[in-house]
Amino acid sequence: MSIQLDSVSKTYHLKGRTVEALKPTSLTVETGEIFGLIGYSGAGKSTLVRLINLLERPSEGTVTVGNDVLTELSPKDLRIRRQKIGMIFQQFNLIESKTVYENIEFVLKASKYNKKDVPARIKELLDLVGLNDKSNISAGNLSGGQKQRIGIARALANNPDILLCDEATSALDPDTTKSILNLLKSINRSLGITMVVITHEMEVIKEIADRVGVMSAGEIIETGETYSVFSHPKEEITKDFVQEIYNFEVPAQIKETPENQVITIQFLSENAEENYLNQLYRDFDLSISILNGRIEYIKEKPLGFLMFQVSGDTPEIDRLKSHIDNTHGIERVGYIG
Ligand SMILES: Nc1ncnc2c1ncn2[C@@H]1O[C@H](COP(=O)(O)OP(=O)(O)OP(=O)(O)O)[C@@H](O)[C@H]1O
Repeated sequence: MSIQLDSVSKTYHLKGRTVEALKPTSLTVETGEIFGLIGYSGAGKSTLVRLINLLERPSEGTVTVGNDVLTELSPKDLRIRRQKIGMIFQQFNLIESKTVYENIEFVLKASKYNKKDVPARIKELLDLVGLNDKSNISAGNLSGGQKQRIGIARALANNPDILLCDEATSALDPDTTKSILNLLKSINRSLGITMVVITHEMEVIKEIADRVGVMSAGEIIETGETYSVFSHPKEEITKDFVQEIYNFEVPAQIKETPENQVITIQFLSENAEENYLNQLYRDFDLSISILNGRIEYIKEKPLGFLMFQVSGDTPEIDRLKSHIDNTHGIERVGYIG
């Protein structure tokens, strides 16, 4: 189901001052899409995601999910509609003293799920998140990754058509993060659930998001297909996020001069670097030494960066640069390093 925000904004009024947490924002998330929202702390991500299910009411604008204009529903209708919008949180929001079974049962009871179908539904959900052997264990005794699996099972209990994920992996180690993201991806594929994933980590975006929006100071400043935002970031903040992933720095010992330059290039296809470098060694009368290189898979599509130092005559370096600029699938980038 699609999500549509039309000129939605949120202003908080605190003692004597106002905070514009979200400036007027319009956004459409398509049915079945995983939309990632990234931004630094305070950018307005949580505010935006909480406006989608009206956990926060917008100061202005309308929120539409499928054919329902949520901002126009009565409190009762909204309560019912919300059962079809699942949400998972950084801190899992489980009742720690209750068992896994009871935690899921709680959600089903609250939505008045047919009583006799509850045990089968809980089994189905535990199978889906891979924890059917943990039914009688207290939630407090689970690992972080297991807790989030139960958080996901709870969020899916009422067959939602939308799942909102608020920093869902931020409390988890990298391996557990990967396994939770894989679970979310497979749920997205198998159930066709539309997802909005908010995070401050580009690692999460690159694994899971079909499209990404970059937030800063209460605005979405850049959006696009995840691969194209990674390969051609426009805004400085977006470039910083990409740089964070590749983590390249020019070594302090290198003093750049016209005869000694550092060049960073990106490859838009797989395994191209080795051949390309051989070609550069062969065709240019320059000394070339590699400083850093890395390939990342952005939504399973490779994007490689290579940083190298070239030394020699300036005209020859210029010839090399123009050769790079005329090679398909390879680009010089200025913001890495
Ligand atoms: N209930 C509230 N009352 C007043 N100000 C708020 C409230 N909630 C959020 N804000 C303010 O709105 C701005 C955006 O906050 P928000 O939590 O949406 O950002 P965020 O990008 O999710 O950051 P974080 O990852 O740190 O939660 C911040 O300046 C924050 O202080």
